[in-house]
Amino acid sequence: MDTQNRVGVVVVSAGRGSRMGTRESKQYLLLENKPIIMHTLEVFDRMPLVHEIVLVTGAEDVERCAGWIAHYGLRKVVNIVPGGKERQQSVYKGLLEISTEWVMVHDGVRPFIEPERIEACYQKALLAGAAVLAVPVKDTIKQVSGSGMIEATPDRRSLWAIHTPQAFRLSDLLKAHEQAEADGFAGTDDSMLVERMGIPVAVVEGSYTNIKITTPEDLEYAAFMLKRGEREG
Ligand SMILES: Nc1ccn([C@@H]2O[C@H](COP(=O)(O)OP(=O)(O)OP(=O)(O)O)[C@@H](O)[C@H]2O)c(=O)n1
Ligand SMILES: C[C@](O)(CO)[C@H](O)COP(=O)(O)O
Repeated sequence: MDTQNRVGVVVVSAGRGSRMGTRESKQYLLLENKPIIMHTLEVFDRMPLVHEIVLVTGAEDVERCAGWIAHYGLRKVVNIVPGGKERQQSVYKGLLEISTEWVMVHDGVRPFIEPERIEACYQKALLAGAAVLAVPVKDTIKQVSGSGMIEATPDRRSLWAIHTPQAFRLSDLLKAHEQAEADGFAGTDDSMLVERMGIPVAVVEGSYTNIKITTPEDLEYAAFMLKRGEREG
């Protein structure tokens, strides 16, 4: 596969993990004796599709991440950059270091992403212009007012929970981030920024196991998933 057909990846890992409630930021907690962020990076590092990885961390974590990357023998992390106050700013800082035409953005705390799903998301982006992984929601979703009353029940058949990775043409995503910043718009994912530029984004069905480790019960599930992987592995 030549360099032109390969993709750059921004892995964001500069959050505080406040919902996890641990002293250590959640992305550095150990699973099977290895920091969660290293589990995530390894998946991308091993894929021939991936040309380069930019890791975005807290400024105080750059050095220890560099140490782990060397320790675990990762070869594709070309830069480790300090992130911003919000996820959106962290992604933008990572994007500035990417050299490929296409880029994928992934949460450092989604270590169970499967290579086949990454590949499918990227291939769809090449065809459609942009693509995100997602799963159909399983629960009935209600829109609820500030006073706790149900206002609406959207048709579940059209509702998807959006995951990462998300794949874009680098120039589109940079423009979308710069426009959002200029407009003071804060999105909770990257596709929101691209959608508001009028760029269509395709949805690719992902896997329910691609959880974002967010709260303490997610850690128990993650430990179970790793054990299961070992047994099947
Ligand atoms: N300023 C930020 C905030 C978040 N992230 C990253 O974005 C991903 C998804 O965010 P989330 O799960 O919300 O992480 P936190 O912001 O750390 O969690 P919390 O909201 O509970 O503090 C994580 O990999 C996180 O490290 C980031 O790089 N920079
Ligand atoms: C990007 C994301 O993971 C898609 O589900 C999610 O929106 C991140 O949100 P968070 O509030 O930063 O966890």
